[in-house]
Amino acid sequence: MLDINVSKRLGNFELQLNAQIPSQNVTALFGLSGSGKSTVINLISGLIHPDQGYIKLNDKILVDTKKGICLPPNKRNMGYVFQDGRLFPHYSVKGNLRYAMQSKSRKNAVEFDRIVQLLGIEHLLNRYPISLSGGEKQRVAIGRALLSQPEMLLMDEPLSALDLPRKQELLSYLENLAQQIAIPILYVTHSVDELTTLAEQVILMEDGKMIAFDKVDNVVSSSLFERWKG
Ligand SMILES: Nc1ncnc2c1ncn2[C@@H]1O[C@H](COP(=O)(O)OP(=O)(O)OP(=O)(O)O)[C@@H](O)[C@H]1O
Repeated sequence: MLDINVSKRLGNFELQLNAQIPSQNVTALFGLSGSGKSTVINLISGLIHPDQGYIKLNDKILVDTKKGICLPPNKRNMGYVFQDGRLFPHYSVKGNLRYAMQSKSRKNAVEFDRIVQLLGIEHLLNRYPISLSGGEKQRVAIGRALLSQPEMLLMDEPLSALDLPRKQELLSYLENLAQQIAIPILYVTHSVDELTTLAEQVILMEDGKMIAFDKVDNVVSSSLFERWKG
């Protein structure tokens, strides 16, 4: 579980968030542009620091302003997937995946094979990123994030650069993935379709505040969601 209780001022914008993100299922971060979703991701990953508060991942304190603790991003053990795959162009798919594996787990062929199979990328291992479709690149990027053995997965609009058929294809991989791994997954999206297909619960943001944190069905059927209904 990720336990976050922070405040952060950026110019005129003030973010306040108090939430517990479970280790099962996908938690979506949803809200209008400028509501603070990227700020939340940046606070959790350690790219920015809260003015006040704490973030704990399971038993580990990532940040605690009162205790003067603030782990750098590389000590937080987070896996990221961004809009664009951001693969290393000069490495093959296999090279990209192996790069992510810590030296102690390099010999862990079972884990490598399991994730490659889960994401359906066996046939791509010897190819280079330039020859992959957008959906294939994203599957490799997800595989790379998972092979770093993260304690949490941050996914920032991972499907937004894809066309509809590729989105649908990757959504089914992600659904499968969410059932197979037991770490908190925080998933930023603007898509109601992705929200209802993938996420179990949703944090609804507005002007830097969490205005709802509940099961997706409850939030989608509430009056707070009116503006997203056609
Ligand atoms: N360094 C900064 N200085 C001043 N304001 C900032 C800074 N960083 C972010 N903001 C403001 O904070 C607000 C929230 O931004 P944020 O990127 O978190 O929103 P978002 O919900 O992720 O938006 P989008 O969906 O468009 O990506 C915005 O109004 C933004 O302009």
